[in-house]
Amino acid sequence: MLESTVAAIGPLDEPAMAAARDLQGRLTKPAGSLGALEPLSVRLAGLAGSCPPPLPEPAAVAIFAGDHGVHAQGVTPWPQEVTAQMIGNFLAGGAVVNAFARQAGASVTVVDVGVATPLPVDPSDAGSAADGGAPAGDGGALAGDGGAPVPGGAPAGLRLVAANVRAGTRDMTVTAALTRDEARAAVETGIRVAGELIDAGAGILLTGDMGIGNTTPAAALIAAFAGVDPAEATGRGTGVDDETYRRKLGVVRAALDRHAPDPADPLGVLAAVGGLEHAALAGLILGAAARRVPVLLDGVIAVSAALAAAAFAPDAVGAMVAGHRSAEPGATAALRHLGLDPLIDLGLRLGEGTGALLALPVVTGAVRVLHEVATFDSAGVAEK
Ligand SMILES: Cc1cc2ncn([C@H]3O[C@H](COP(=O)(O)O)[C@@H](O)[C@H]3O)c2cc1C
Ligand SMILES: O=C(O)c1cccnc1
Repeated sequence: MLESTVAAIGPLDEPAMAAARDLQGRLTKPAGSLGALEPLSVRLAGLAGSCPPPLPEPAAVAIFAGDHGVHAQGVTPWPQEVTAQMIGNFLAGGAVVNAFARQAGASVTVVDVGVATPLPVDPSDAGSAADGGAPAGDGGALAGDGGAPVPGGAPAGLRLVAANVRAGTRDMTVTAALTRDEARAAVETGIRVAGELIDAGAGILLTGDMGIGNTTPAAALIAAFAGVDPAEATGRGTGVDDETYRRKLGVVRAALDRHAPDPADPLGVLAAVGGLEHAALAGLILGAAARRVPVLLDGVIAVSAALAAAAFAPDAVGAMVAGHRSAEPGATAALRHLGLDPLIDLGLRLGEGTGALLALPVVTGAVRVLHEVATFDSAGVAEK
């Protein structure tokens, strides 16, 4: 499935991009006056192979959750159980991502791809990645129908997918975090989730993550793929103190020294120093790119996964939109390597998909202009 997905990813469609550039030049506004929205609209036309491209609606957030053996090295002050507890919070509609998703009208699919502690929800309520479930709100296993919490289930627009590959990664300072087979299973889970969301009608996918400790493997992935020093890729995550930061940087260096991951072998890099949610996010991005649907990237975990996706398939970058610039320094290093400019920069450092959701109206606006704005000709407005 990974190989066929990678093989299906191709370059942007040049005639559609030329048509979008031409249309941008005829709309009733000075050329270039919409700044970054103009090249974005052109790229989305190239991705869809049509001008105008479809409006990126409805939007679906996929939050991949996993735990990390490297948590044992003291790289974060938060207990590992918070990963599972936050899944409960997501499914009750109480997290920041839920508030922003309600505002944006986006569905939220939570995927347990590798949580280590018991989930505070009945797993028998959960949809499986294979059950073909729609984004919740359209009949997902945990969907209600009115936006309010429903007894025994989750609020509308919410779904849990049970796809646990293993109960957290191994400690990457001791051994490889994952076997190649485990990394592949996580990537293919992401591909499958992308396919299900798109089959159910999603016009854009947004990346989300939950995993206490996951900024540490994100830093290692960014150093490995972007070829930067660990000090440039490692940040303070949830807000660690100086002593924890020094230890975290040492952990990232030790893992990279131990495994010497080869950036030309993305599955090997994900297995050595990645996380299950990072691998699944790489799969989600590849799955979206193969279906020529845009994928709106969130913060540092998302862009570390995007580097893996680009290493599998360089043309996958054409489907990526960088939602925001995370405060984590590694995010900036990764975006530079990908050649992507983030749409917004608000100093966010949360993850979950929050930055991507805030950027969504910018993406929709960029496309809506091509659908709705009059040309100088049609509106009878004189040109300069
Ligand atoms: C309550 C809470 C909610 C979160 N939502 C996202 N994260 C974010 O912080 C974690 C990564 O930071 P570090 O590597 O420093 O542990 C991830 O779970 C990420 O999704 C959260 C973290 C916490 C504590
Ligand atoms: O950029 C992010 O997504 C991020 C930053 C800090 C902690 N968790 C996530």
